[in-house]
Parts: sequence; structure tokens; C-alpha cells
Amino acid sequence: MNTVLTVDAVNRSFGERQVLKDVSFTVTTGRLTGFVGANGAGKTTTMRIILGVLAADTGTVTWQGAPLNRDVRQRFGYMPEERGLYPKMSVLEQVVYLGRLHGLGAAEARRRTMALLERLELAERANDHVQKLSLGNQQRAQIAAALVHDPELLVLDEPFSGLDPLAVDNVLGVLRERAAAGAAVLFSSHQLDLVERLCDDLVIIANGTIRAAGDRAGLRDRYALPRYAIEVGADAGWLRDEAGVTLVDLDGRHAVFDLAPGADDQQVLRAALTRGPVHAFGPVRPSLAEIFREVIQ
Ligand SMILES: Nc1ncnc2c1ncn2[C@@H]1O[C@H](COP(=O)(O)OP(=O)(O)OP(=O)(O)O)[C@@H](O)[C@H]1O
Repeated sequence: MNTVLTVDAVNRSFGERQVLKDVSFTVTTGRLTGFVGANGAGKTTTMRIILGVLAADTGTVTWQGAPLNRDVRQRFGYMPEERGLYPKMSVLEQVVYLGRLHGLGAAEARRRTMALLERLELAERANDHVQKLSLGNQQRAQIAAALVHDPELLVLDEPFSGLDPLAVDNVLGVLRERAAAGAAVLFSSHQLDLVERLCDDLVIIANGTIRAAGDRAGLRDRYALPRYAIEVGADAGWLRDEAGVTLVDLDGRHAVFDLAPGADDQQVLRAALTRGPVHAFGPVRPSLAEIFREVIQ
């Protein structure tokens, strides 16, 4: 597994407004990288810069250490946020056409298109006009269009939004196969709770600034404070005043709290026991969505 794409100190403004501030991260072959942030955080702008649709004011994007050019970008696959298939053309014609634009011969483009549509469970719709498809199926057609030329880098803007859980699994399976075959995959989402289950690496952006980046487990270890759940016999509100305790959730006799570095969990347990029975007490593992809650709102 190699780092292939490097976004380094990219800045971009629209008029007076700076929407990307020193954005840096990397994307690795064989892995799915989720690019997560709230609406307006700067995901699409970053992706457009990677694809060369938009220029950075300062900073660089490199592929295997070299600056990007048209030839390299021909080997990328992009699913833009604004989608962009022609409503009045059949799915088959359209994906074949896009494959040919990327240099595939007619027979090869057709063969790959059919295989992809089959894999995306869209083969029965191959001859339908895009406008006749459900939104979820239009999305799968878009994904086929981004994949048909077997790109080395896949950049997908919100590929899972609007898909039902079965379709998410299907698309995820397809992306995993591409990664296993050596592609690098970068996709954006505003749903950290969904994405943390789907990807290997995460890049978290808020207000144009990268807040955290790395593999899932590493991010959890780095950013999570020790978190505990407790169930006591009466209201657990007293926890609020315990040294080193930050309440995450309080619901009557149940509470979830973080402990400051150096604070003693056993001290909290003893404090609880002086007030009455303790029915449950132990560490819990926060999800990334919980850790970065403010980033995704
Ligand atoms: N062409 C443009 N002209 C002016 N402002 C823009 C332009 N494109 C994007 N912006 C602004 O830049 C900011 C970042 O937008 P961007 O689309 O990159 O965010 P995003 O994270 O992809 O959000 P979303 O999930 O809503 O697409 C937003 O405030 C947006 O309004």
C-alpha cells in the first residue's frame, strides 16, 4: 500500500471568503478514504481541485510525487456532486460513451459497462433512459460512469447519500473490490456515523480546516478520552461535580462520562458507592461520530 495522492497546504478563496485553509492529507492505494464534514465544509471544493476542475490559490496536489497533468487525470474517475449524466440517453450508451472518452475500444467499453452494471445490480435497466430511473439507480449509473475505465484513483462526491442500506452495501462492495485490485478511493460524506463503518482512513474537515486524519483505530486512540458508562440506584446528576468528570450523557440513573487524563476511574466508582448501589460500571468505546460530533453538525 502506497501513498499516491498528496494534497499539500491547499488554500482557496471565493472572493473575500477563504473556504480552504492549508488543507493537507494523503490517499493510499488499496484503501477507502472517507472525506467527512458538514455541508459547506469544503469537501467538494477540495475534490474539484484534485480533479483540476478548479485551481488552488496556493498549495499543491501531487500524484506519486509528481504534479498532476491531463494524462494523469485521465486515469482518475470522478463522480461529481452535481451528477451529470444525460437524462435522455440510456445508461448503457452513456457509460460506454464515457469509457470510450477514456480511450477504451468499443467492444471493451461495452464489455466493462455490462459487467459493472451487473455488479451494481443495474443490468436490467441498461437500456432505460437515465431520467426514468429512481434516484438510487441514477446514482449507481453515475458510479458505473466513474468506474468504467478502471481508474487508479476514484474520487466520489457523496456516493452513498440517498442510497438504501442494501444499495450502500452493494456500492461499498464494488469500491472495496476496486481498492483490493490496487485503486485508491476517496469519497466524501457528511454522515460520519455511516462513513466510519465504511472506510479504512478518514479525513475530517470543518470550516475549510482539516481537523483530523488517519486510520480509524488510530484516530480513536488519539482523540478519545477514556469514557465510562455507569448505572446507579438513584439520579446520577452528582457526577457533574466530580473532579475530572465530563458528562457526555445523563439519563436519570444512567450516565456516560469522559475522564480527564490522570483522573482515577476507581475514585469515581468509590464516590458512586458512597451514594448507594452501583449496578454497572465500565469503560465504553466512543464512536468517531461521537468524538467529532461538533464537526459534523
Ligand atoms: N463557485 C463558488 N463560488 C462561491 N462560493 C463557493 C463556490 N463553490 C463553493 N463555495 C463555497 O465554499 C464553501 C465550501 O463549499 P463546498 O461545496 O466545498 O462544501 P462541501 O463540504 O462540499 O459541502 P456540501 O456537502 O454542502 O457540498 C461553501 O461555503 C460554499 O458556499
